[in-house]
Amino acid sequence: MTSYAIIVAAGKGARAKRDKDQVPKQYVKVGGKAVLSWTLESFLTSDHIDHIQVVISASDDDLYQTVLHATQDNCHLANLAKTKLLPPCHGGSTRQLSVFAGLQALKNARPKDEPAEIDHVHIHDGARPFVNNDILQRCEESLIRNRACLVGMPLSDTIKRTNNLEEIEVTLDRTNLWSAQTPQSFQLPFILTAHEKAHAEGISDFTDDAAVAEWAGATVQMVEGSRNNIKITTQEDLTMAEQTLGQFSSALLTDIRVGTGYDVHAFDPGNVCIIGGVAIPHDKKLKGHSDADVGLHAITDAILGAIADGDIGTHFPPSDPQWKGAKSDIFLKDAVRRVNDLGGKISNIDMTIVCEEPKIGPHRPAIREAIADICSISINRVSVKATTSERLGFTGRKEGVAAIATVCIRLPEYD
Ligand SMILES: Nc1ccn([C@@H]2O[C@H](COP(=O)(O)OP(=O)(O)OP(=O)(O)O)[C@@H](O)[C@H]2O)c(=O)n1
Ligand SMILES: C[C@](O)(CO)[C@H](O)COP(=O)(O)O
Repeated sequence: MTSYAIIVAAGKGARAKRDKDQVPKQYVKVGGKAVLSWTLESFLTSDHIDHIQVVISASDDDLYQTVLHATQDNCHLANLAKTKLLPPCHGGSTRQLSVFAGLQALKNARPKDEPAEIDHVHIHDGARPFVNNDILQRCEESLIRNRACLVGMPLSDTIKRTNNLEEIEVTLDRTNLWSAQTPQSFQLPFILTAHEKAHAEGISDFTDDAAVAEWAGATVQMVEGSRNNIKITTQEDLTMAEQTLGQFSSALLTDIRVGTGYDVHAFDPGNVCIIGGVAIPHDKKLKGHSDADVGLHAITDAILGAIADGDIGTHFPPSDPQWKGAKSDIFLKDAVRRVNDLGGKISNIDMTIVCEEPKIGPHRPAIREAIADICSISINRVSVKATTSERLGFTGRKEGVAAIATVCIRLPEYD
């Protein structure tokens, strides 16, 4: 089964424009990044999405390139984009026509020899930057039982209907009333056929895909969304998004922290050493409870040190059998998550590996890339150095490998 996403971003954003020269809302920067970049990032990093089709306006090709460039700044996102992101396609004059264009592009892009029946598609507004992996997971779970679902929220305000003079005609019963959000998720062949049928009949003004599915006769299941999953529609929404996402803006990260980490692992008979996330062929291995990646352990401890949150053993006790043979990127990712939870960012990592063997130099680019990828930072923020200890001490006697790391982290000023 392959899960596709279509992100529609071909609208003009007229209701959000302050003046006619302002870029469409999906390209307005909030919290230092375009609205569409935040949306795209949620889909790139979601483990529920395999491929992403973005639908843009033909007049926004250059603006979309700036979104792609921003993705390239982050090694982790750049790698995800390489495997997940399909070339963009051009949308139409209504949202429905843009989704139709996205579905046609997917139809052409997906492998013809694989059955489409089992594929899923999540259709999402580029202008909804607060979507997250939990919401996508709920959609995926719903598609196990349903061919069509959409996220939404039960209405919580009292609902009035007015006449054209904005005078109340009636107070409606809000029981069973929901506001529709996106993603709206479907078994791919079903929604493809439904959109093709609507298109063939000249209908182009359904405001969402659930309406297309209802029109085609499907039962559409409601899935719980989130009050935060708003669509940026007006200037006020952009201001609110800036307030929420702006807290991640680097300008506010003025609390500079530094941490150091040090680790040692001894050699055992073997044929590969894992160092800095890279498997280095050698006639020995490093001995340890996990994969004994001395480099990632030193960096993990440096990060935990900078945020004063214990050390690797506090969070992953070597006495716990579940970490036996574990890949050390789990530990490092957890430390990075702790930084993110504090609203912080890693500025740079500098690691030195001390050993007579194996030779680190040839593997240095791969190690830098692996660390940047695990930490979701640009490779030019990662330095890896190596030295021997001039045949002195345990590293000099080729008994093992040591690593020392220094990390600088910026946190929001909070005390
Ligand atoms: N022809 C269109 C119209 C809308 N959309 C996308 O559909 C989503 C939701 O639409 P909406 O909020 O109505 O966006 P706009 O049409 O851009 O807004 P407005 O009506 O204010 O111009 C947005 O991500 C928008 O870019 C699209 O891809 N193609
Ligand atoms: C699809 C949608 O986001 C569901 O709420 C919405 O209908 C699209 O935006 P529009 O303002 O209705 O065009």
